[in-house]
Amino acid sequence: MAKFPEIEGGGSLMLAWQIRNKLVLMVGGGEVAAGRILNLLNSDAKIRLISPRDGLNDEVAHRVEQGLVEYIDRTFEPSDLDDPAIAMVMTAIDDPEASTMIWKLCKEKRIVANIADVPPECDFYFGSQYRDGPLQIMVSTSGNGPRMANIVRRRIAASLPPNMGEAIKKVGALRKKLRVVAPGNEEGPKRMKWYVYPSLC
Ligand SMILES: C[C@@]1(CC(=O)O)c2cc3[nH]c(cc4nc(cc5[nH]c(cc(n2)[C@H]1CCC(=O)O)[C@@](C)(CC(=O)O)[C@@H]5CCC(=O)O)C(CC(=O)O)=C4CCC(=O)O)c(CCC(=O)O)c3CC(=O)O
Ligand SMILES: NC(=O)C1=CN([C@@H]2O[C@H](COP(=O)(O)OP(=O)(O)OC[C@H]3O[C@@H](n4cnc5c(N)ncnc54)[C@H](O)[C@@H]3O)[C@@H](O)[C@H]2O)C=CC1
Repeated sequence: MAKFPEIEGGGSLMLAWQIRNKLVLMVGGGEVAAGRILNLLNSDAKIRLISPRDGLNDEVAHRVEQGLVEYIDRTFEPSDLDDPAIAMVMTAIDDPEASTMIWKLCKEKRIVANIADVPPECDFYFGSQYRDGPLQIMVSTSGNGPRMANIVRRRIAASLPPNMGEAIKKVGALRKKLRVVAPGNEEGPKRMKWYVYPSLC
């Protein structure tokens, strides 16, 4: 066995992005946008949606009605990117020319962006996701086969024991309590020893 892990380039960097309370500009309000908006709301992001009202999907319209999304009823304008609070841009529009223009503007302004359907114009990809409370699993094929990602994700989800999310919530509560008892950064090793995980495997 090699002493250190073998390098296998060509992958994606898998992260759990903390987008909470940060502003995300969503351009387009169709079916794909509905999925993006759901992911963003589940991550407690602030959303500004730009899309003409007549193209809004029912789910997106419902989010707007509920006041969960700041809504601007028109097509995209370059000045929409001028707000320095914008942390991320996502487009899901049926207009490839506008998509490419938005991508180029985002790169000029160094804003991370995902242009749905155009992998070379994405700083990050979505994946097939499973959620159970604090437990999130995302399967990526790095753009090779989104439908395969869906199949793998469903298989993984089916193999999990029930109540995993609940169990993880309890571990989280326990770890919080231990941080109160031994709050210092230097007390990390002590805290680590205290954790007794139930045998799950
Ligand atoms: C690169 C990426 C960009 C991004 O992040 O936007 C991208 C790109 C493209 N998708 C295309 C097509 C389809 N995408 C889906 C579905 C999903 N696509 C998702 C992610 C991603 N798709 C990112 C890579 C993810 C990875 O690592 O694999 C999922 C996982 C998550 C999500 O979108 O939320 C979600 C499944 C969620 C779930 O079910 O769990 C279906 C199936 C369906 O609709 O049921 C089809 C039709 C069938 C087919 O073509 O396979 C096309 C071709 C368009 C064309 O040919 O015109 C491109 C462009 C290209 O590949 O060039
Ligand atoms: N996961 C992925 O990567 C997938 C990507 N797609 C692609 O995503 C794109 C969007 O798909 P859908 O949501 O199904 O389309 P859709 O037709 O349902 O929605 C498009 C939306 O964009 C809005 N729009 C169009 N031009 C605009 C502009 N200049 N400014 C603001 N809003 C604008 C429309 O009013 C509408 O709300 C398509 O290019 C599609 O091929 C589709 C399936 C999966």
